Amino acid sequence: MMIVLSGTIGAGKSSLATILSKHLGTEAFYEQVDNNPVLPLFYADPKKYAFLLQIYFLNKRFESIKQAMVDDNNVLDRSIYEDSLFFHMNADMGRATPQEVKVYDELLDNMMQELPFAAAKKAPDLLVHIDISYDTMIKRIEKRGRDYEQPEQDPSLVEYYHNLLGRYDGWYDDYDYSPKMKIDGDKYDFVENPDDLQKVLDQIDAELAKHRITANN
Ligand SMILES: Nc1ncnc2c1ncn2[C@@H]1O[C@H](COP(=O)(O)OP(=O)(O)OP(=O)(O)O)[C@@H](O)[C@H]1O
Ligand SMILES: Nc1nc(=O)c2ncn([C@H]3C[C@H](O)[C@@H](CO)O3)c2[nH]1
Repeated sequence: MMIVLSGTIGAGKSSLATILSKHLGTEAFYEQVDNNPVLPLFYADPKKYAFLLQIYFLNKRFESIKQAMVDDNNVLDRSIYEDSLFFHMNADMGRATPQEVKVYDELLDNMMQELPFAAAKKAPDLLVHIDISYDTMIKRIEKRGRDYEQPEQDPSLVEYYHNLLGRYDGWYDDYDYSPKMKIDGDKYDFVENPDDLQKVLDQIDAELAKHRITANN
C-alpha cells in the first residue's frame, strides 16, 4: 500500500505520517524541510528562489516516491501533486515567469511518465487530506516555530497562507488520481489527545477496508 498525506503548511502531515506508519507497520517518508538549503532562501526572496525551490522539491519528492514504490508499504507526508499547486500559486503571484512554469510543467509531466517503468503503479492507493482552518494553521506554524514561516516576522505571509488555503479547497475537490478522504484537523488533536487519535485512525482504517487496501497490495 502507498498512502499519501496532503494538506497545507502545518496541517499535521509529518505528525500523522509518523503515527500512521507505526499503526500500519509501514515506513514513513518525509518532506525535506529542515535540511533543505533553498527553503530559507525562498522565504527571504521568493521571486529569486521560487523556481530553484520547486526543482529542489521535485527532485526530492521523486526520489521519495521511487524509494516508496520499491519498499511497497509506506506513508508519504505530501503528494507530488501539491508541489504544482504551490508553484502555480507562486507564479500567479509574479514569483516565476511563464517560461519557468512551462519548463516545470513539462519536466513534471515527463518525470511522471517515467514512474510506471520504476514500479507497477504510479498513483497512491489512498490520499488522506488533513483539512484545517486559517487560525489552526497559524497556531500550528507558531507551535512548530520555523523562523522563516512566521507571519509576525513577515506580514506578507498572511496573504500567502490565505491564498494557499483557498487553493487547497479546489485542489482536493478536483483530485481524482486515487480514492481520497478528509480528516478534520481542527476538530481532532491527533498529536496530543489519544481519544482523538483513535478516532482518526478508525476513520482511516474504515476507508482502507472500504477500498480493500492492505499491506503488500
Ligand atoms: N492535530 C494536531 N493537533 C495538535 N497539534 C498538531 C496537530 N497536527 C500537528 N500539530 C502540531 O503542529 C505542528 C505542525 O505539524 P506537522 O509538522 O506535522 O505539520 P506538516 O503538515 O507536516 O507541516 P509542513 O507542511 O509545514 O511540513 C507541530 O508542532 C505538531 O506537533
Ligand atoms: N514554494 C513551495 N513549493 C513547494 O512545492 C513546497 N512544498 C513545501 N513547501 C514549503 C511550505 C513549508 O514552508 C515547508 C514545508 O512544507 O516547505 C513548498 N514551497
